[in-house]
Parts: sequence; structure tokens; C-alpha cells
Amino acid sequence: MKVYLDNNATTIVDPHVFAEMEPYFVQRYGNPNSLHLFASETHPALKDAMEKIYAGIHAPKDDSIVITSCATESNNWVLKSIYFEQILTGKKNHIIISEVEHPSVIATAKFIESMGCKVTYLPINHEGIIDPQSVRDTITDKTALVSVMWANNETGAIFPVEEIGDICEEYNVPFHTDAVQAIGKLPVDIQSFNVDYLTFSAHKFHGPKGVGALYIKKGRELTPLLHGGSQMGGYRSGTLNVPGIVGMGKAMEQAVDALDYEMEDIREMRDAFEDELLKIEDTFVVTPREKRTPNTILISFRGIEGESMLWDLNRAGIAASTGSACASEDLEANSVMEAIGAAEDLAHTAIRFSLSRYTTQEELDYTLDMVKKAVERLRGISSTYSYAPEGHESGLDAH
Ligand SMILES: Cc1ncc(COP(=O)(O)O)c(CN[C@@H](CS)C(=O)O)c1O
Repeated sequence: MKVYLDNNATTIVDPHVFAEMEPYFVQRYGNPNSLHLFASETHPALKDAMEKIYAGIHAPKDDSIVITSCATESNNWVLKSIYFEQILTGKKNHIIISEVEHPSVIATAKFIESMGCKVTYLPINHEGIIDPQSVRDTITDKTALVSVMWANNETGAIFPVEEIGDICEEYNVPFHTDAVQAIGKLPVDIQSFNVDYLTFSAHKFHGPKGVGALYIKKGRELTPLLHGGSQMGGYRSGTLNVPGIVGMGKAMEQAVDALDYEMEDIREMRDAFEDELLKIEDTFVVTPREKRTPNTILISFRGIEGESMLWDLNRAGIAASTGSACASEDLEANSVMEAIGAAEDLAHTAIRFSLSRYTTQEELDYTLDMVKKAVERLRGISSTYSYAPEGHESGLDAH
């Protein structure tokens, strides 16, 4: 049996999405910017796809949504443009991000920090969530940008973007949120709160890889990262990825249609699965489930190196992760567990399970069975593990 439970890393392309994309690879394959029939026959699909993407986040037509190659590009673009326009010119000298942003935000922040920008890394609390007060405590009249993700990719923790948006509006500081883990999991309505830039990526909600987007509120300009043929209104040059844009549009439409199922049925399956996992001795979950996206579990199995657990699960045909895929190559502790101050013997034991609308109860039942077998095997061969629930100084309450 093969079970895929790493949907926060990437998702399967919905068959309806693939069907919508296929003609733009092999029939209507013209370059949209050419002056002939092969080009113009792509235009209706591009228009329709963009309308679906705008509708998916409730973006007014006057605002901009620029298609990029991925969320990493979109995140880089925001921070580097702000650096170019605000920090390099001396107008401002500071940005604020959370300490658990995706590497595409953190690494870019460290890059511009190395070039003289002051960066505040907001701490997360014991539940893995940002306190909006920490934004108010650190924002100044020299702050050029606040960038805080909507939902964390490792824990699923939902951050208070509405409150943070209000604080940014009060200080007239642009607010960027990386919404990659929110689209398709939570209602996203950019008119319901103050946000200036918003990042998302199609392969996180059953669209194709290689297609991302950046929402830009009217009046908040950005210096282009890519110059050339002036596509996307001059914001981002490069021949349009027609099948990718068509795919993102269909995936967005499907994600909105499936949102109730995601938020109710998937949440119910996730909660029941998590309840069973927490019956295993010495297991810990950081963020309360009601403060998480409906599909994500980050659970620690004390005494078991995350990679060892993954290996056993992989042999059983089960795909999970120790945190974000970007960090899975190294044997470092889970960055979120470290940020909340988890004890060393916990920080390396986190496993992320992330469900999707394609996850079945049978798959979860099989996974639970395999997890129990892996825990028994790995703790059995451990030279250091002994179950001691009373008085163990872990910084997390044993379940
Ligand atoms: C919050 C967030 N922001 C940006 C990205 C990057 O998306 P790309 O379209 O792949 O560039 C991701 C992708 N997180 C994957 C791969 S590292 C994970 O396993 O958690 C993300 O979760």
C-alpha cells in the first residue's frame, strides 16, 4: 500500500486540472505575445484562468496578481524589491519577519541583512504562534516591510494576519504574507483585512509545480525582479506559462469548491488520526489543533530520531516528513521545535503528516498501524530511551 501524507510539500495535480492544461501543451501551444492565430487562441483561457485566480482570493480587478515560477520567487521578489526601493535608498533601514518563515523568506532576509538592512525576527510562543504585540513592539518609522506567513508549513499554526495587518495599516508599513499554506485550507479574502502583498503556489493546492503568484495591492508598486519582454504588465518578463496559468486557475476554482470538505471532513479525519497517535506513550503536539490548518499534524515521538521514523514509514510505503521538504536533507532539529525551546531529545523527533482531499480513512488506519510498529521497533533498539512521563523536563506537556 502507498500512502501520501506529505501534502504540505506538494500535492497531486487534480485530474480535472490536468485535463484543462493538456491542450495548451499539444494543441494551443502558441506564445500569447505573438501576433498570429496560434497566439490569440490561448487568450480566452488565460483570461478565464486569471479571473478564477482573482476570484479565489477575492482580489479586486484594480489590484495586480503576477504569475511567477513559484512561491520562492514571489517571496524573494517582495523582499529584494523593498530592499532596492527603501533600504538601498536610505528611506528606511528595517524589516520585520517571523523566526519560522519559510526558508525563501528567512534566507532572503539574511541576504539583505548582509547588505545592511536591519532585520527583526519575531519569536513564536509556546504554541508556535506569533503574538501581534511583538509586531507593535518592534515596528518603527524606519520599518520598510512586515512579512509574516499566514500559516506555518511545519506545524500548520495559523498566524494572526488580520491583527498584524491592522498594526501595519496604523503605521503605514507594507504587509506581506506568505499564504502558501492557507490557500485551499482556509478562506482567503484579501478584502477582509489589510494586506499589501500575498504569495501563493499552485502545487500546494493540486495545481502544477512551477507556477506561483504574487498579489500586489493597487498603489504598492514593486521593482521587477526579471526584466525583458515586459509580460505581466512589465512586472515580470518571460514567456507566459500558459498551461501552468490555466492549471493554477482551475486548481484555485477547485480549491474554493472543496474548502468546506477540507475544513470539516479533512479536519475531522486529521483530529481522529491525531487522537490515536497521541495514545502512543511519550508523544507531543505543539500547536493546539483549533489554531492549525485542518490538514496538518507535527507530532514528536520522544526517543525516536525523525529520520529513523521516516525510514520505517517509507519502507511501509508511507510518505511523511520531519518538517519542510527544504530542510529534510539535513539531520538538523526541526526549526519550529527549536524555536519553541523544545528539549534536544524532542527537537529531533518531530514528524509532519499533512493530509489532502485525496486522503482516505483506510490510508490513515494503515499509517497508524505502521507508526505503532515503528515506535515499538525503534524504541526497542534505542540505547537511550526509557519511558518516564513523570517529571520529565521537556518544556511540553506529555499526552
Ligand atoms: C509557507 C511556504 N512558503 C513557500 C514555500 C515554497 O514554495 P515553492 O512553490 O516550492 O517555491 C513553501 C513550500 N514548503 C514545502 C517545501 S519546502 C514544505 O515541505 O513545507 C511553503 O510551505
